[in-house]
Amino acid sequence: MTIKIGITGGIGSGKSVVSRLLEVMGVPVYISDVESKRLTASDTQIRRELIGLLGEEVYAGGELNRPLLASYIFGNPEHIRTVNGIIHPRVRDDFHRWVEQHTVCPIVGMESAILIEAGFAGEVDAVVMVYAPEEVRIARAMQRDAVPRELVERRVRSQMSDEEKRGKADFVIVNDGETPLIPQVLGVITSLSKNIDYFCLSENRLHPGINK
Ligand SMILES: CC(C)(COP(=O)(O)OP(=O)(O)OC[C@H]1O[C@@H](n2cnc3c(N)ncnc32)[C@H](O)[C@@H]1O)[C@@H](O)C(=O)NCCC(=O)NCCS
Ligand SMILES: Nc1ncnc2c1ncn2[C@@H]1O[C@H](COP(=O)(O)OP(=O)(O)OP(=O)(O)O)[C@@H](O)[C@H]1O
Repeated sequence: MTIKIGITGGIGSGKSVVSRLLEVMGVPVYISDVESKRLTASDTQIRRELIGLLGEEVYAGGELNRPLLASYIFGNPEHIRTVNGIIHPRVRDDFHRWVEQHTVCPIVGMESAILIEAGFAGEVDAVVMVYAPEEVRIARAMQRDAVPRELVERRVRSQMSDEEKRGKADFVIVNDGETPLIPQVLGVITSLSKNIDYFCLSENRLHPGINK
């Protein structure tokens, strides 16, 4: 049986860094942000429903009009729920398909900033929260995306607070820039994989010679 872990935490907490470490340690991770963007660009049902909601402009030039969608959802909880209701069921289905393709892996992950808000916590066996103080998260996101504080704060406010998320997590990884990360990530894997060999065999190791 494959153990599914959810990796969550607010904007700028360091989920991508933790997911990268998990992957290096042999745990493949489904990155919801990346996959939801792929689906939003390619899935005809999402396209149809977003156009129904926001007009043709939301796919101006064939591409998702990200600023338009962002200004529609961030700052309005009702709008965010509507858009999530269009995109997230497709992400859930896609994640299930992805898990089916990774049944050889004892542990897989799903990374999402809004794992709990989106109801994805029910899709996983354990929730790992990446925690950093809000001020640190805001500073990181401003620097990473070269955006003003106000924009980051609006997104922070559109997500469940990390204090609330903490209470719903099975594991908390502190990524405050001081506490070492690698031992904490290893600790989670060790705790989950007490009786299993957690490494996901790569294609080459599964089918030696296939690429030769
Ligand atoms: C709204 C969009 C167009 C904004 O794009 P933009 O390039 O400006 O920002 P980016 O995608 O880098 O998002 C920055 C951060 O905003 C937060 N965020 C994104 N979508 C959401 C959401 N629906 N609810 C709360 N926070 C969100 C995340 O922390 C994310 O990392 C884009 O995020 C999107 O298509 N979101 C809908 C898909 C989704 O729900 N993704 C979240 C993971 S399932
Ligand atoms: N421990 C750390 N020390 C220094 N910089 C860090 C640390 N952790 C993360 N960062 C940096 O902070 C930024 C945010 O981290 P990351 O992209 O992993 O966050 P995230 O939780 O995935 O954010 P988002 O929800 O916005 O996608 C990145 O530029 C990353 O390199």
